[in-house]
Amino acid sequence: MYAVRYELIKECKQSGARLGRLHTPHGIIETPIFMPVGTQATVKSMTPEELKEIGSQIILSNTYHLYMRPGHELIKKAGGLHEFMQWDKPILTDSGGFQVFSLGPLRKITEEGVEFRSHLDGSRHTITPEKAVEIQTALGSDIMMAFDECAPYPADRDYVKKSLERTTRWLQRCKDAHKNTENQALFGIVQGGMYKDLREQSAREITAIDLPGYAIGGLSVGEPKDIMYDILGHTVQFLPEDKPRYLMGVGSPDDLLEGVIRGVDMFDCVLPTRIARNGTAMTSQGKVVVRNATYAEDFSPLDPECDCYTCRNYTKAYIRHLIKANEILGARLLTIHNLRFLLKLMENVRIAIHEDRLLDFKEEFFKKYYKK
Ligand SMILES: Nc1cc(N)c2c(=O)[nH][nH]c(=O)c2c1
Ligand SMILES: [Zn+2]
Repeated sequence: MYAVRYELIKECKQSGARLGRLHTPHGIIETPIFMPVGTQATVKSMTPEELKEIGSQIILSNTYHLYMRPGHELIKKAGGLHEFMQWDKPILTDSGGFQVFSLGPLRKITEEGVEFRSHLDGSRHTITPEKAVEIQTALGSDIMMAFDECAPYPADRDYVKKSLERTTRWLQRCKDAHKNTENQALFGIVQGGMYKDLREQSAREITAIDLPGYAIGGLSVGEPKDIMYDILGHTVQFLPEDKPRYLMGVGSPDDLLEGVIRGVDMFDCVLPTRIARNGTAMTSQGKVVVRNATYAEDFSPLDPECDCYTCRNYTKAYIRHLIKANEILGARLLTIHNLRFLLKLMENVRIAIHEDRLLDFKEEFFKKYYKK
């Protein structure tokens, strides 16, 4: 009996999309779902109550960052991540591999794991599959991700093949080290770069290890969108239908829709919160760079079609002023809106799947958002 169980509710007649429910120790998640990213045990500037108000069902936190600061032992002493950050719904933690690999020259990969220097104080550390499981067990997330290597893009075929095979060996070590299977689910991660045959090899190897869910890693790493969609569509066909599929690091509106259409159930991305802090909003009329002078005297709501706190109370002119003045409230108001925009998009996607009109919905959305 796994800690997380996927219930397939309906398959869309127009596409490969699915409606599902993910049963977790901290509640049921309606899928397809977007997960706000809370890197350091907080979705930047948002309280748990605000996250719930905009419809967040699950959030993501980063193992590497929490291991570095404040440390997993401290969070364990606090009663685990849910208690520490006062979030009582599901949490997914990534394994830290991706962050460590993005440290570039500061890290060394061996069969054992990855040696690296802390981005905070330069101290030396080694994360192994066993360590990644130990840290995530201490954090107490509902879903923990296996320790993997996300091959860079571009990467030569031989490197990608060796890397995916090591990721498979690391997954087995994660599974062997994972004892708390009743309360925490371990998801495997499929790699294979942009090589279809290696994607098939990785998917077959990873799914041969029986787990409650599987992720597609190694995408959204700088490759052109058409390659990402092509590789994604190819990879999904080798994933089991009765388990959730999680596409890591994806979160622009077009990528979310293209991912759902190809059968993806879960997504996460820092995009909405990151561009919010830089003064850009995702709206029903497309991107609005509210920091632009155009909006200096625009006393209309950010998005007339949005139901969020920001759009119900403030004007573009006020938000622009806050951003230009580098006022914290500016980042907060745009974060509230951007997250609500994506969470509302996924609510509408679930309705469209239920009504077998997802492709029609996508066409309408693209016309308004991308003007195409
Ligand atoms: N785009 C991506 C974002 C991510 N957070 C990850 C990850 O955490 N692990 N592995 C991955 O391949 C990966 C890819
Ligand atoms: Zn809004």
